[in-house]
Amino acid sequence: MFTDLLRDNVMRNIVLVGFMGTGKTTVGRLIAEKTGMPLVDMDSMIVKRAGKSINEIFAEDGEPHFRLLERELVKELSARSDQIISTGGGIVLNPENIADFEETGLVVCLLADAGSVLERVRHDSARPLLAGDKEAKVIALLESRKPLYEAIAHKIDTSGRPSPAPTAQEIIDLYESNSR
Ligand SMILES: Nc1ncnc2c1ncn2[C@@H]1O[C@H](COP(=O)(O)OP(=O)(O)O)[C@@H](O)[C@H]1O
Ligand SMILES: O=C(O)C1=C[C@@H](OP(=O)(O)O)[C@@H](O)[C@H](O)C1
Ligand SMILES: [Mg+2]
Repeated sequence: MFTDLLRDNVMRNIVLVGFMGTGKTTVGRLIAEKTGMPLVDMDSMIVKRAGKSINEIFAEDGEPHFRLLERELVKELSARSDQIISTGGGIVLNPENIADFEETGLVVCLLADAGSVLERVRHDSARPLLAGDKEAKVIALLESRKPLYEAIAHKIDTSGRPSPAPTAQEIIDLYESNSR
């Protein structure tokens, strides 16, 4: 009985993790459109609740405060099911976040090499950790976080993929095969 419950609940959310620019927000939106499941983009939710942008939260309250807001939201979201959750790239910094998400969802890590990430975030100034020398920051941060992303069981390398659609379909297929 208990194991039935566990099996029924274990893959109920789809959680996208990965470095900035790997496509979590975009792919999450596509999966939500294709499956009809509701989407929670954690950054958008944090911005909505704080009433200010990610840049403003980092500048006015600091990164540690942002990580606390993320941590609280992870606890809230991992208690619910049947949602697509697009996380922010730093969610892996706290292993408790991943452990919580693994309990009620399929966690998929999107990977991309530095060149692909740079191409995708080139014109975007909404990421405070990439302000200034974007190329140097992407290379250094990607290198330092690589082990955290590689540790996730399910990974999809999106490097060089011009469209997010095949990635979204791959994740839906994985979710369906895990729910059976
Ligand atoms: N293969 C791909 N997968 C996902 N996004 C892609 C891909 N190729 C280009 N893009 C573009 O890269 C950007 C990814 O940004 P976003 O979804 O915000 O990433 P993240 O939420 O991981 O930071 C979007 O503008 C998207 O259209
Ligand atoms: O990697 C990170 O530490 C961050 C990633 C961002 O989200 P995206 O990965 O969606 O860009 C956002 O949460 C914030 O700027 C910090
Ligand atoms: Mg995003």
